[in-house]
Amino acid sequence: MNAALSARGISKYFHEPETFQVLKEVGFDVAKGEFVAIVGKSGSGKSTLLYLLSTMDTDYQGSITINGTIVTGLSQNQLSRFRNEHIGFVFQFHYLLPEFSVLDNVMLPALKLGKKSKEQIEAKAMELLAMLDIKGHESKKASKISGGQQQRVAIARALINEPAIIMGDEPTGNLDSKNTKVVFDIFRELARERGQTIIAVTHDDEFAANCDRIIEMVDGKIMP
Ligand SMILES: Nc1ncnc2c1ncn2[C@@H]1O[C@H](COP(=O)(O)OP(=O)(O)OP(=O)(O)O)[C@@H](O)[C@H]1O
Repeated sequence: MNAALSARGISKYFHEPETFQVLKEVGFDVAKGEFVAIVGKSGSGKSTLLYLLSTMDTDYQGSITINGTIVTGLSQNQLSRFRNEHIGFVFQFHYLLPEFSVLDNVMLPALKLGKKSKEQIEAKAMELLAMLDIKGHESKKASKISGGQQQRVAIARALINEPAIIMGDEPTGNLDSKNTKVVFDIFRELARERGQTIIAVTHDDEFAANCDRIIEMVDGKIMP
């Protein structure tokens, strides 16, 4: 398999209030262009796993390879750059900068990466805003558009550096069913048409059922 992400023997412990193994030898591959849902009961370890996969938490045993790079063991500086270049994040709450314009919010990660000119970045941002049906709102403050629009802006921001992998932690958790479908369809198309890999933790059974594959977690393990 042409794996976009491989996790091998991932274990993690929390030590407060007492030592507790939250992830137990978790291992799986996700193929390039696959759209995967991670599901499981509250407390089964989904968010903890996603946090490791996204390289935000480095305190674990095992190894994670993303896009051919073994990210386990990289320094914080290396990880920060790797994330900005290869991983797009979409959370339940969008974390846009409310006082900044929609356009500035989308452009920011690309300006930070510094690989393209401001003009090129702006053109790319406008293309994404058009694709996500938010064109015409680009000059508004992020706080002045609807919740569904804000989530689409957050997706545009996640896509600006053309990440190979998009990770979502309850990406539709704050949306009504109409906007949930809009966001699902965007992910579906990104995976199918652009070969981007999507990994989303979700409590939404319908969302999960329509993904290419469901990874179910039970008590820190993946169901075979
Ligand atoms: N920082 C922490 N310190 C100690 N225990 C933690 C910490 N973070 C999470 N846990 C515990 O680890 C377990 C897994 O938590 P996690 O948030 O990964 O579950 P989840 O499956 O994402 O749950 P939910 O669906 O409710 O978001 C839970 O029992 C939780 O209480």
